[in-house]
Amino acid sequence: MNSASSLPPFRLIVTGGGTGGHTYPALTAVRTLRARLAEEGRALDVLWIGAQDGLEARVAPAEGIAFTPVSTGKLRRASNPLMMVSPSNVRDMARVPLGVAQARRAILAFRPDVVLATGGYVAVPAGLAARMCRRPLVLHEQTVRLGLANRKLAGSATRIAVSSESSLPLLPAAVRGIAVVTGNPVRPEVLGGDADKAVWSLGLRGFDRRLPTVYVTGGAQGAQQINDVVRDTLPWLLEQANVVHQCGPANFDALRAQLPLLRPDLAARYHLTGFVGPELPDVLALADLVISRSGAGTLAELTALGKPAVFVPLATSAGNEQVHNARYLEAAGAAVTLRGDVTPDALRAAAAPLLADPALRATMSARARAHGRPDAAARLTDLLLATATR
Ligand SMILES: CC(=O)N[C@H]1[C@@H](OP(=O)(O)OP(=O)(O)OC[C@H]2O[C@@H](n3ccc(=O)[nH]c3=O)[C@H](O)[C@@H]2O)O[C@H](CO)[C@@H](O)[C@@H]1O
Repeated sequence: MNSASSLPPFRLIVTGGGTGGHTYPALTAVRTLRARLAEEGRALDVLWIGAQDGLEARVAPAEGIAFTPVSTGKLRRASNPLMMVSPSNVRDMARVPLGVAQARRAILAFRPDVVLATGGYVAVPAGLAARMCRRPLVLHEQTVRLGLANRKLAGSATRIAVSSESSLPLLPAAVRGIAVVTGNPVRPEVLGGDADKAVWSLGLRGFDRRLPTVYVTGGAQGAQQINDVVRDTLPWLLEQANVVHQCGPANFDALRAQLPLLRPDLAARYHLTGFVGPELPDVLALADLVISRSGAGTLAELTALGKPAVFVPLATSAGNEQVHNARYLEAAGAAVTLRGDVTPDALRAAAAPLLADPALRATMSARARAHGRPDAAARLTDLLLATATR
C-alpha cells in the first residue's frame, strides 16, 4: 500500500459565488486540488459555504460538493456615502452577523486545513468566520482591482491570489506582501470543446458552416444592453453569420416572442438561449467571434482559447473594472471595445471587419492567446497546499 494513502483527507472550505465570475474559479480550484491530491493517494473533503440564491447553490451539489447556505447581505456600492445608509443596505448589513455565526459553526464543525474565498458578497461572512476560527484564509481576486468583498476581507487574509501582475501595485500597501499572482482559473473542460458537438447537441441544423459563427453572451445573468443592441442588429448580423445568443434566463421569453419577426432563412441561423450550461465549451469552440461583457471570467476563457471579441463593458462595475479589462485586450490588438452609446451602428462598425476577414480574426486570436494563463488553476492549488495548516 502507498504510504501516502494513509494521510487523512485534505479538508477545504470554499466560499464565494453569486455570479459565474466568482463561482467557477472556486469550482476549478476544487477540481484541480482533488486531482493533485489523488496523484498522492490523498482524498479531498470539501464544503462550500454560499448563498441559497447564488449560482453556487446549484453548481456545488451538481459537483457532489457539500453545500451550507449562510445568510448574507448585498454590499452595494455608492458614490455618495450617505446613500450607503439606505433601508435595504441597513437590512442587508444586519444579515451579515447572522451569516458570520452560521459560517463559524460550519467551520468549527468541519475543521478545514484552509479556506478559499473567491469573492461575491457571500464570501464576507465565511471569510470573517475563518479569521475568528484562526483558519488560514486564501482570497482569490479575478479582477484587476480587489472587489468589494475581498476589500472587506483583505485584512483577515493569510494570502491573496490575484489574476495579473497589474493588480499588485493597486493592492492596499499593508497586504502587498501576502499577494501572489496565480491568474484566474478556467474550467479545464472549457478548453476542450468540440464545434461539431455544439451543432448536434443544440440542434443548430440551420447553421451555415461556410459562414462565421458569433457567440453573444452577457454573463450568467445576461445583459439587457447587449440583448437590445443585438436584437436591433440581428437581420444584418444573420446575413453574414450564424449567431448563438445567450441572453440570460430572465430575458429569454421577451426575446423569443420577437423571433417570428425574423425572415425564416435568417431565423434558421439564430439560436437563442437563456443560459449555456455543459455545452459551453462546444459553443466556444464553434465561435469565430464573441460579442460580450468583459467580466474577468469571460476574459480568462477567451484569452485561454484565443477568441477575437467585441466587448460591451458593464460601465458601472466597481472602478469601471470591465472597461479596464476590455481596453487592456483592445490595446493588445486582441479585441475591439464599444465606447459611448452602444448603438446598432456602433456594433455593426465594430463587427463588420472581423466578420469579413478570417485573417484578421486569426491575428487577433493569436494576440488574445498570448494573454491567457492556462496554468492558473495549478498555481492557485500550489498556494492552497502551501498555506494549509497540516
Ligand atoms: C455584473 C458583475 O458584477 N460582473 C462581475 C462578475 O462577472 P460575471 O460573473 O457576470 O461574469 P464573468 O465574465 O466573470 O463570468 C461569467 C462566467 O459564466 C460563464 N457562463 C456565462 C453565461 C452562460 O450562459 N454560461 C456560462 O457558463 C462564463 O463562461 C464565465 O465563466 O464577476 C466578475 C469576476 O469577479 C467581474 O469581473 C464582473 O465585473
